[in-house]
Amino acid sequence: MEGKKTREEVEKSGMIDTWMRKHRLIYTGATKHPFILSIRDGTVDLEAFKTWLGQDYIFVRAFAPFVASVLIKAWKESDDSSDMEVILSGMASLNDEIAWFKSETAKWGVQLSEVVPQKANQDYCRFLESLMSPDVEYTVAITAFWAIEAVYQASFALCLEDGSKTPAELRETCQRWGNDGFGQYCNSLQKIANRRLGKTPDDVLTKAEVTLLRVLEHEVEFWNMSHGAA
Ligand SMILES: Cc1ncc(CNC=O)c(N)n1
Repeated sequence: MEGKKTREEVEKSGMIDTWMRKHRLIYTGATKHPFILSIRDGTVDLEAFKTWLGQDYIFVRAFAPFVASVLIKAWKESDDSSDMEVILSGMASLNDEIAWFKSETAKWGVQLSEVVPQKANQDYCRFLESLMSPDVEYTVAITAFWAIEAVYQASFALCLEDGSKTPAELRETCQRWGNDGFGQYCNSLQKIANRRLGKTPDDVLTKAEVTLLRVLEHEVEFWNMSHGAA
C-alpha cells in the first residue's frame, strides 16, 4: 500500500515531480490541449493560430515585468546567487521573443495595434500582476515561473516529436519553446523551485501548490481562446 510520503522522502525526489504526479490530469490538460494536438496532427485552423499569436504577444508583454519581479525576489531572498543568472537569461530571451512576435504577426497579417485582449488573457495577466506583489514569497513566484515556462516547453516539444505532422510554417514557432535549450532552461528553473520548496514552511508550500494549480488552469483557459475566436 502506498502511504503518504514523509517530508524527507518528498525532498529527495523533488516536490515538483510529486505535484506533477498528484495533478497529472490538469497538467496533461495544459500540455496536451486540443489546440496543440491540432498543430501536431496538422489539422490546425490557421485562424485559431493567428488568434493565439496576437493574444500571446499581449501576454508576453505582461510576462516580462513578472519575470523582473521574480528577479527582484531572487536578489533579495535567494540563498544561491546562480538563481539570478538563470532568471536573467530568461528575461534576455524575452527581448528576442517580443521582436519575434512582431515579425511573426506581420508575416501572418495580424495587426498588433488591433488585437484586443480576451477575457482569459486579461484574467491571466491580472493573476501575474498579483504574483508581482512583494508579499508573494520568492518560492511561490519561482514555482509559478517554472510552471508557466514548462507548459509551453512540453506543449511545443510535442509538436516536434518524431511522427508529428506539424505544418512547415508552424515549425519555427514550435522550435521557439520546444527546443532543447529551452528544455534545459526549464530544468534549471525546476531545480531552483525544488530546492526552495524542499526547505520552505508548510504554509508557503501550500501557497505554492495552489499557485501552481492556478497557473495550469490559466494555461488551459489561454489555449481555449483559440477555439471560440476564429
Ligand atoms: C500563455 C503563455 N504561457 C507561457 C508562455 C511561455 N513563456 C514565455 O514566452 C507564453 N508565451 N504564453
